[in-house]
Amino acid sequence: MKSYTAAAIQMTSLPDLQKNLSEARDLIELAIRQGAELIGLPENFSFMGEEEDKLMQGSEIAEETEKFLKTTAQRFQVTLLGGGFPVPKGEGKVCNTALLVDPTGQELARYEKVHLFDVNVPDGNTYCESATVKAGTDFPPVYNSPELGQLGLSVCYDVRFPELYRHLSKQGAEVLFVPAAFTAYTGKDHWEVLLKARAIENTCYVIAPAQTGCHYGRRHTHGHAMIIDPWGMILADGGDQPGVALADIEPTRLQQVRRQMPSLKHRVF
Ligand SMILES: O=C(O)CNC(=O)[C@H](CS)NC(=O)CCC(=O)C(=O)O
Repeated sequence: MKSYTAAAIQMTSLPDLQKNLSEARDLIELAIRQGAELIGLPENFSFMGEEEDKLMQGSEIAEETEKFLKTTAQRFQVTLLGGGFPVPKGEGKVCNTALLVDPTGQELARYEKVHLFDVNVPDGNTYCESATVKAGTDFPPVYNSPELGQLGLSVCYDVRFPELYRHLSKQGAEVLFVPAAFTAYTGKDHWEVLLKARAIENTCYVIAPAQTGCHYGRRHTHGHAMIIDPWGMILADGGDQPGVALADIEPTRLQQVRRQMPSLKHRVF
């Protein structure tokens, strides 16, 4: 693993596939110009809209999004994570899928979100992700990149389930991806704390691309795409506007923190 710059992209995705993909391309280009070699896009980056529309356009979204990730990674010679898009799975449902591709456009790793957000948020919004999404059944993968380190995947609501990240760190993860579309209401109190906890308890970098602002109707997301170091320090915070949070990922810092705080070695369970 070498030192390199990573980027967590922040977007306000809309119920408009082509518009979102073009916005994502612009933000990727912005990150590339600042030297990013590993770039993460948030959950729902290619489509954020009503559940029925997501289902109806499911196969188009899946096809176009996958093609976009592969051609864009190739065009900019970058490793790219698409942080959650619908892939039809039959029976009228999709899997909320994250996809990691390399600079040649090859698929490196794929993960289907296992924890579905079925929650009545106290602000009056009701979420029932399981109405349209089929839960994945497998732990997320850790992709071992000789250059970028061991990259573990997850999606959004997963961040509340520490056992998933413990699994990733047991598999050797050094960098944890948490692409998200956190609600504005839960995000203000929980987002930063949860991300810091996952970084600290696993002594891993956390790269958390995010959705921000108002997408449609009453859907408001929290923003604050961020990159956190293995000591739990915030290296970059994307605020509440679309943009890019950039930070350096340094193997020497990772090793230093793991020497200073060898908690992974002291695991009992
Ligand atoms: O809101 C939307 O339209 C898009 N959001 C999503 O697709 C997903 C599933 S509904 N959101 C989350 O998992 C939020 C988790 C969260 O906010 C928490 O854990 O507090």
